[in-house]
Amino acid sequence: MVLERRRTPSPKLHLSLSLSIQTRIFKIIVIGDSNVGKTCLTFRFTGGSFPDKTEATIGVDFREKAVEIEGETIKVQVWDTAGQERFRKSMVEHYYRNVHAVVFVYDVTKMTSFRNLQTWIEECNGHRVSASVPRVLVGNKCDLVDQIQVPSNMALKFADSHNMLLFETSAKDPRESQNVDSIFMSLACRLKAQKSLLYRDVEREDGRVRLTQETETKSNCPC
Ligand SMILES: Nc1nc2c(ncn2[C@@H]2O[C@H](COP(=O)(O)OP(=O)(O)OP(=O)(O)O)[C@@H](O)[C@H]2O)c(=O)[nH]1
Ligand SMILES: [Mg+2]
Repeated sequence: MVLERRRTPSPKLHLSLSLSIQTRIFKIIVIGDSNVGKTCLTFRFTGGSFPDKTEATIGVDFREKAVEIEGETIKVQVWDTAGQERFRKSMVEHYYRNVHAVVFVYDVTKMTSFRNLQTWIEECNGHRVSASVPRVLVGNKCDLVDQIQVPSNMALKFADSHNMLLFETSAKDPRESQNVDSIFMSLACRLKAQKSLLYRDVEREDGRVRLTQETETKSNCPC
C-alpha cells in the first residue's frame, strides 16, 4: 500500500509569506460639530446605508472599507470623531497623528456648524497637519431642502479660500450615496498619487501591527 505524503508548508515559510503581505491603509479623519452627520456619512460610505439611530460618538469609531484603485486594493480607514468637546478631548492627539486626509463636515441647515469650521481648521493646523494632507469640505443634510441656511456660493467661497473641494450631499438620501462615496474615493485617488504613504506590516510573529513609512510610486489615477 502506498501512502501519499502531502506536503504542507513549513511554519518558517508560512511566516515569511505572511510578512510579505502589505496592505496600504489611508487614514481619513472626519471632523466637525456634533450632530452634523459625521457618523451617518461614514456609515453610508463603509456600510452602504443610513443608520436607523445614532448616538453621539464618544472618542472615535473606526470604520474600514477596502476599495480597488487601478488594480490595487487599498484600505480606507475612516476615523469618525466625536464632535462634543467632552467626548473628544482625550483623543485629539490620536486623531491627527499620521493622518492622510481630513474631511470637514457642516450641516447645511445649521449656520453655526458652518461658522465653526474655522475653529476646526485651526485645531487641525495646530496639530502640525502638513499642507500636503488633502482636505475636503462636506455640507451634509441637503435632503432638508426647506431648511437650508448655508448657501452654496458661501460654502464654495470658503472652500476655495482654504484650497478644499466642496461636496454638498446627504447621508440620508439613498440617491446621494454615490456622491458620498466620491468624497472618500476622490481622497483615496489623490492619496494614491502621492508619495510617502503608510503601509501596514502585518507581523504575525508577535501579533503586533506595526506602521512603517514607505515610498510609493506614482499612479495614473483618473480622479
Ligand atoms: N435629514 C438628515 N438627517 C441626517 C443626515 N445625516 C445625519 N442626520 C441626522 O443627524 C443626527 C446626527 O447624526 P450623527 O451622524 O450622529 O452626527 P455626528 O456628527 O456623528 O455627531 P457626534 O457624534 O455627536 O459628533 C441624527 O439624528 C441623524 O439621523 C442627513 O443627511 N439628512
Ligand atoms: Mg458621531
